[in-house]
Amino acid sequence: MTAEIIDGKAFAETVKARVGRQVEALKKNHDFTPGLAVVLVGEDPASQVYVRNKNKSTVAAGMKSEEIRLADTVSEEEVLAVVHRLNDDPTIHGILVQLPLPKQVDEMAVLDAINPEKDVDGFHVINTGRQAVGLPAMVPCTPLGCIMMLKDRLGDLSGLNAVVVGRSNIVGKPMASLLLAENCTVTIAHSRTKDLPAVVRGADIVVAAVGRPEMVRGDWIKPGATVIDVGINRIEGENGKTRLVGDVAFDEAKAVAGAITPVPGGVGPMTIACLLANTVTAACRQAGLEEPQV
Ligand SMILES: Nc1nc(=O)c2c([nH]1)NC[C@@H]1CN(c3ccc(C(=O)N[C@@H](CCC(=O)O)C(=O)O)cc3)C=[N+]21
Repeated sequence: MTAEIIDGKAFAETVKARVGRQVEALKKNHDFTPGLAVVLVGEDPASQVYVRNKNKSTVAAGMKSEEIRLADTVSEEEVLAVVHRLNDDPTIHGILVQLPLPKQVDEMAVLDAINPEKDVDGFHVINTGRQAVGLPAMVPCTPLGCIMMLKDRLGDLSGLNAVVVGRSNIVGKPMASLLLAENCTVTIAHSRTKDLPAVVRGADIVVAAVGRPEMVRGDWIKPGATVIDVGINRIEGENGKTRLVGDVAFDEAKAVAGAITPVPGGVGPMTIACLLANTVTAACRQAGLEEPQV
């Protein structure tokens, strides 16, 4: 058996096109333009690529995009001042502070300062808590994109065994919470898990989000399972060039799984598409407008 490759890039294009139509309708019917601000601290080349992609996609969807770049020597007070300024700016409906932040800046303090209504990353504790108890919330983009791909492939997720490998605040924990809300039986596995291969073998859905290149092996996968690979790792290839791999040994897993997301072209593009969708959602909530159904 060979798995279906889930085309996250193509799926993301359809989501972005829908967001574009929604923005068009908001402009035409309400003279209203959603705005997203992305704050990037430091010069990390990978982060710069992501931020550039986010800005490009935001503009392509017809929204206002503001990019704020700060030196990696910036103080926490300066970052907080930028967040406060964006909180008070009525043309900005979404704020994303790219993580990680340099060590002199307390990430929790910065995330806590973002107005929860503008928190398009869904990282604020208010949104984490609201999502957990089933209230309307801003939902983290990567887990949201993963759920969209899973539902597209599997339909109703009720009763399926889902194993999330990784327990980060930005992916693992919110992913598990969203799967639970879809009525999955959820296991969160991590570095202290005993017999991780055996735990993963019980999964109908595997979400790998550990940040370790190709850690999840093919013989850990239950035949026919759906595998979502959140990892993006740059490793040295045989030819000396760097190449991008996920947290799953793709070729091995592909031979066993029912469906699998590739890296690149899987979860990454869906993350950006969900960021745009979240920005429209946040903007409509702030303006008291219904989200256009187009
Ligand atoms: N506050 C915050 N929110 C984030 O959502 C956030 C963040 N900080 N910090 C960094 C990570 C990383 N991230 C990615 C988004 C898209 C791709 C993406 O589009 N990847 C493409 C291409 C990757 C490439 O070529 O380098 C793909 O997988 O096909 C990757 C990574 C969002 N992050």
